[in-house]
Amino acid sequence: MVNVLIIEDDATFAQIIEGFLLKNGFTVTLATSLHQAYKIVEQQEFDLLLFDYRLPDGTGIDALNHVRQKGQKSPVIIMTSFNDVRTAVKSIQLGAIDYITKPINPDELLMVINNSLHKKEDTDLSNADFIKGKSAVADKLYEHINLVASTDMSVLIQGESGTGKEFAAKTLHLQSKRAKKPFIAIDCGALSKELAASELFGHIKGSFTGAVNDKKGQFEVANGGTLFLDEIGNLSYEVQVKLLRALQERIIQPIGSNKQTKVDVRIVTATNDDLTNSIKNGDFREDLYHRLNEFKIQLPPLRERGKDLELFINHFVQLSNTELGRNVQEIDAAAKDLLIKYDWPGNLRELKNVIKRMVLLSPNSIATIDALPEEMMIAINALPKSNQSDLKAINEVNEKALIADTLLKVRGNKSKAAKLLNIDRKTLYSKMERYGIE
Ligand SMILES: Nc1ncnc2c1ncn2[C@@H]1O[C@H](COP(=O)(O)OP(=O)(O)OP(=O)(O)O)[C@@H](O)[C@H]1O
Repeated sequence: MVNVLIIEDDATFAQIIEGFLLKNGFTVTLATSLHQAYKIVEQQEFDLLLFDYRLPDGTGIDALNHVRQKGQKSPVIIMTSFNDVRTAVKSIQLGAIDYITKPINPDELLMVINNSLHKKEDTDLSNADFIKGKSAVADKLYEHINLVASTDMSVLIQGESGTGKEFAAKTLHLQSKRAKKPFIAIDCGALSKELAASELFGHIKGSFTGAVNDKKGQFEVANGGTLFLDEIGNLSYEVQVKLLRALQERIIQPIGSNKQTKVDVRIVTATNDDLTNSIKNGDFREDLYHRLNEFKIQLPPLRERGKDLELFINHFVQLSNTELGRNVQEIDAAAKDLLIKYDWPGNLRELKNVIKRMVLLSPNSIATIDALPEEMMIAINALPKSNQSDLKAINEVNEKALIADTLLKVRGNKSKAAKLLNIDRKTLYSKMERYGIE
């Protein structure tokens, strides 16, 4: 039976979720504060952790850090209000598996929980669930992946959370001469300092408390193939030193062992952060950075992928139809407009979640705006205010909204829209492509 820990300070809401999960065959433990939860996790392991973001004595992210430091690797889901969605996105960088926005729809919660519990298997599947996109940025991206795949260069993939860095890494592996050997992905954000070295390089029995058996490190497991290290910026300084040595000498030494093992592994890393800042602050070694960054691939945020947004929407609708046994064939104009205007801070991951929720809530063949989180509309209206000091961002948001509204007004007649907007048609086309407006 799946054992879930919920930290939620709203007692009524906590009991509602508890009741719902019990009814669906889960075992549930409730805590109303971090303090209480920390005592519980000292004594018990859970298969799944469901944390509210705002708690009386801290945040769900504090709880996430705490359990990771304790070496618990179980999936963590953060529950948050839509206003905190950017923070929730951050929690994914820190090792949460997913987030869900309040008000919580019980079926959606069940879906997110089941996905989280089965995520490992999902990511091991082939790339059939993925599409590349057709925008100019997508073309450039895959051209770069193609070029570098056949080499043995270390590749650093940079991009906001949820832009598809792991998918890009896997594509690179599948196009390389290592394709038939393992592709091992490690989320460095989910590893405590202590566990990271043992996870990467292995350990021998008794080398530290908790090392009850010998353990092979992922470097050895990935031998001949590709090791993908996600959220590389989270590795501690000591592990960075060990990693640099492994890369330079192609030799690893498990913790507590004198034996050195030769390994042949291609390293692909990913980060959301600008590592040059971490280097300046002394948190990331510059020599390691250069060693990892023999070739950089930049993944564009979804809001800059132009027409790809619609391709991804259709793709995720079809995937969700299959997964949830639904038959959504159309998205009505208002819902589509909202999907296109929203700025997707959580990128493809957020889009995939929102579409899945939309499909879940749409029993008919047409999905309407009611199936989208109400807060998306609020977020759109609040966008310029939330970026009040970023003039460029404010201008872009206003420009996108104005173009979309004008096109709506003139029923898509681009000559008329260009005239009203006082720009030429070519400029209008390039702006539409940039903002993903059809
Ligand atoms: N090209 C794609 N086609 C379809 N789905 C995609 C594509 N790229 C990413 N996704 C989906 O988007 C989600 C996020 O992708 P992924 O985990 O690769 O992003 P990421 O940039 O590595 O995220 P993070 O920064 O949080 O590690 C996943 O659910 C994945 O299935």
